[in-house]
Amino acid sequence: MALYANHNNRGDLRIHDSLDELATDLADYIAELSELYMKERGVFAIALTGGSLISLMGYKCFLFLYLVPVVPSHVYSINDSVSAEEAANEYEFSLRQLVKTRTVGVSEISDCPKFDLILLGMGPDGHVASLFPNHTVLDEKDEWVTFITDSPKPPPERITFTLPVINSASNVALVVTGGSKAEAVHLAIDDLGTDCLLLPARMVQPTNGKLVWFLDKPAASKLEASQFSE
Ligand SMILES: O=C1O[C@H](COP(=O)(O)O)[C@@H](O)[C@H](O)[C@H]1O
Repeated sequence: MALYANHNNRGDLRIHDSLDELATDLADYIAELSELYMKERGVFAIALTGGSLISLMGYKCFLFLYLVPVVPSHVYSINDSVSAEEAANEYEFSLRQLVKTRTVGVSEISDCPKFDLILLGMGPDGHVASLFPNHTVLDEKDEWVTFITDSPKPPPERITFTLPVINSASNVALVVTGGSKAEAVHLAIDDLGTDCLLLPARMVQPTNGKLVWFLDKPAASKLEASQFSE
């Protein structure tokens, strides 16, 4: 059975007994948001990162994707046949076209794209997307999509959404599983003073949006959660 809680200002927590239960809940969550935004805007703009998130979503989410009309030309993947810099420029160009046509919304307080949902994973070091701890990429305020060539985790060359884009989304879901990430989950969520404020996962704070954590029990095992309701 899942535990649901709201943890201070760090968003909603959904803690699951099994990966299967988590994947079902995630699929339902995506389906609900999709229905909502299709009604409201006639379009649902979702961005997802790589890593274990994709396999975790597995057939449950992909079954859902088969049921909704996703036109292949509306799927924007990273061009990995060019340099990271070129790929980031290309991706940002495409994103700017999508914002112009309001396929992707626009933030009320900046010119940033406002995705209906951004799905993120997290590494054991607390990185999200390709925003790594102590990396200058965390300071990027002007670009929407940028690149790095010195990733501490292979591959060294990557492109990534910047924090302003992530934090402009209407909904951000952080999907984190496994005991190797428990410490980073604790640092990203619990109240620990100023020490962990620069952890990338902790810097995910949607300005006008909602943050939801999808965790399994091992990932949540170091949380100082006092009040969870079933
Ligand atoms: O490098 C990355 O790693 C994180 C975590 O990956 P996982 O396989 O441990 O889930 C991923 O969320 C991120 O998108 C990717 O850039």
